[in-house]
Amino acid sequence: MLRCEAVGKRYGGGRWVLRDVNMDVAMGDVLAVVGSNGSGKSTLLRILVGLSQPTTGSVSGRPSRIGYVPDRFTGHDRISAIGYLTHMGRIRGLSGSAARARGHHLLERLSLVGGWEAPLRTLSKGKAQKVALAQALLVQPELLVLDEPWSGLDASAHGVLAEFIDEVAAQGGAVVFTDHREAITETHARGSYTISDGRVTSRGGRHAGSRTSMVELVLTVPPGVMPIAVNWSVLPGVTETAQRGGEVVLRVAREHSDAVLLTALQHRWSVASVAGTADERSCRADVRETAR
Ligand SMILES: Nc1ncnc2c1ncn2[C@@H]1O[C@H](COP(=O)(O)OP(=O)(O)OP(=O)(O)O)[C@@H](O)[C@H]1O
Repeated sequence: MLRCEAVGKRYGGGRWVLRDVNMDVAMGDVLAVVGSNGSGKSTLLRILVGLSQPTTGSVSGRPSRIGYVPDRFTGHDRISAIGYLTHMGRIRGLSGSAARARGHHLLERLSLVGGWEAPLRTLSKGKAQKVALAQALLVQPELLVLDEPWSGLDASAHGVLAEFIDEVAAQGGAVVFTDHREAITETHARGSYTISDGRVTSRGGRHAGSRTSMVELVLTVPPGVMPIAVNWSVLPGVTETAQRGGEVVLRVAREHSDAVLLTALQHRWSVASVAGTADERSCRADVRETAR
């Protein structure tokens, strides 16, 4: 786990941009950092990836494979997009042909129309942003850090970016991104932090609207069986418990729902229903998995 402890940052003798930042980024997390212009979002991301040193405090547990998309991507003068990706892939340990193939694949997914062979400096902001994103994904990152990644991307690439984020998290990597729009945060992140006056504050766990947020589990007593009592409220991820007739209704963070279901089945409860806020099909699949 990547951990910032009491991180403070000031440039030269200037004001403190960050103060006493404590932040954990666990594998599989998708976290947003939200703040107004100049609040220190980019500074925090640069510290997370190791490009900038904190003035005070420490960062530990940084993984070795990091993909980083800066807020401004300045391409080298003459090199083409595909040439740049091939070069970057080789630096990251791929063979030339593998790097080129991976670069091709990523640019195709991002629908970079034209410009593959054009000098990077001639690309529009949105096209350059796609190349920046592709370079961050040349090798599957353990930590993907994206500074305002949606800015400049066309609508078709928005969905692809969301897919990339999901893919990194699904493979156990962590994703941290910044944006100043709440809607983006709520759609794409599973947890978020705000920056204001140099302070970074957790806004709690998953958002109600996020694709993988909370799950409602309804447990019943099977006919002819006496279930074993469980103190549901102390189980990890359980945020609400209620009694409804003979049923127990639990609200559980998505990442803990499998464990809670397993506990229920082991204590002879029957699962009446599982409803995810959005990703309902996979929740139902989990019930089948667990019940086997
Ligand atoms: N290399 C630097 N040298 C001096 N000051 C800097 C440097 N980088 C950032 N700053 C200052 O630190 C503060 C925070 O900047 P930062 O870029 O981290 O904010 P931000 O939240 O990402 O802003 P934006 O949303 O506009 O991109 C600003 O006042 C900025 O001027």
